[in-house]
Amino acid sequence: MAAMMSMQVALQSPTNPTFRRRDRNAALRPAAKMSTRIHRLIEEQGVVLMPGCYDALSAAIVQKSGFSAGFISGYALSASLLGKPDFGLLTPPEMAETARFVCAAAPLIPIIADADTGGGNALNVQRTVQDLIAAGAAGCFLEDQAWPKKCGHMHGKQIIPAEEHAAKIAAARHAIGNSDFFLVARTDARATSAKTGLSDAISRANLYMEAGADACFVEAPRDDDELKEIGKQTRGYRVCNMLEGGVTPLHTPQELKAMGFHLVVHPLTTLYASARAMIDVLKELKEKGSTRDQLDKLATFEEFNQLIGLESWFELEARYCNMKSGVNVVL
Ligand SMILES: C[C@](O)(C(=O)O)[C@H](CC(=O)O)C(=O)O
Ligand SMILES: [Mg+2]
Repeated sequence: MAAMMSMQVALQSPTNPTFRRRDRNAALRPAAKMSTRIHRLIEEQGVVLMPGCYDALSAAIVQKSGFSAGFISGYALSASLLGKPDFGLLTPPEMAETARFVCAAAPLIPIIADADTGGGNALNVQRTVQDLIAAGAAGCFLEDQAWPKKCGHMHGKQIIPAEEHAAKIAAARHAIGNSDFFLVARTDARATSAKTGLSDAISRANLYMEAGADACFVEAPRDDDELKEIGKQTRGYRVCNMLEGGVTPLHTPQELKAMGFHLVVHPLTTLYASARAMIDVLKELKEKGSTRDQLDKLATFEEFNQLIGLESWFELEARYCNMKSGVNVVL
């Protein structure tokens, strides 16, 4: 709390012309947090596993596979929508539009979206959050990298001052209001220094929690000792990112729960699994000119049509679209 108060004092300083107006001081006080679908899942399950959904189809598969929540990864969307790396090229409206398709395709499970840096300053953050709420997202990650950002497991990242990001978190909290929307504050400070990076990241995570986040996410811890330290030293709910090939060792949700984590995201598993399958099958197709010897590697026509609910569309067609003279509609 002391850190948050010192942030407010600094921002309220009469020598700081940007923050002279009284209503702006009030706006920096964290708004009340609401209980959300994600809070309820954490309370019910102890730890929630969220695979990445980079489009409507992958979201439908995640829901059908029995997962209770999903995550739209900025990395995966940048790759699937733009064919580009997670390098600050994806824009917030592109994420919000995808969130609309993804949430509609998996209506039974809450989906958290990656808001990256929120698209600019605190005002951009408010628009980004409102757009994601309108799209049906159940929450977002908001990180303290400088724009243009990079994937958390790449080198060359830069971060903004902690107070600036805390103000963005407070702005996001105000934009959320009474909506069912879970706010995750992410810090990329671990990568700034081998010596002090972890303690800086932990201080930032706690500051962002005081600013109004529902959970904190220290990105890219290097080993189990760091994971445990984060679990012990940060407040509130905690997110852990399981990136295959990243700098953090891979663990099960139960192992991470024992270390103090509540939300486990597998942002790239679906993306990498589909890329692997496409690479392998296309290689064979190119070499042999046919897929007849590798049908076991493909979803079948029936299986796939079932996956996307074809039968229910035939039923709707029979009900509404087979009218000859406008009289034989079956109701
Ligand atoms: C979680 C993340 O923000 C994402 O976009 O999926 C990424 C992906 C990853 O590398 O795990 C990140 O920046 O860490
Ligand atoms: Mg991301």
